[in-house]
Amino acid sequence: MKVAIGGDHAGFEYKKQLVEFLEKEGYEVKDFGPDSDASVDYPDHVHPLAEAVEKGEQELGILLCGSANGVAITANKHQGIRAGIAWEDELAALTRQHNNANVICIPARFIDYNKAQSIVKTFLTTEFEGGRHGRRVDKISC
Ligand SMILES: O=C(CO)[C@H](O)[C@H](O)[C@H](O)COP(=O)(O)O
Repeated sequence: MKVAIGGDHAGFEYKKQLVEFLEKEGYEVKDFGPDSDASVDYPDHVHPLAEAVEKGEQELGILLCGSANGVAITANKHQGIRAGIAWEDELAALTRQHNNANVICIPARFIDYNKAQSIVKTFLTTEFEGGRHGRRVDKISC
């Protein structure tokens, strides 16, 4: 599976560790930056990632910033993106099962790395349930 990852400086350390983890797990990872923990503007890294996921170049996306809010708000500006926020595994599972989320946004300043890794693994291995949820997801796009 092709996975995109990105965010801002507040998520950089976790992103670095997650790239190593995901590649060891056999995922093909594209890193949309940043490439250091120097302060950056998250939209500069979120928009290219969202476009790649929207085009199908990457199957799912992972975004990390301090609170997850900025990257989620930015990613969801893209019609083909359904970006959920998760700080617990169950929230990551539910946004796949019920929302068919194709991007997960993680609040790096509010959870430890092990939790972030577990959230990512849950997100990547959980399927959309369809059914009534499919009807609802179809109504999201204006
Ligand atoms: O959600 C965010 C942006 O709205 C993130 O939390 C950013 O990581 C955060 O705003 C960065 O703040 P900083 O003081 O510039 O590190």
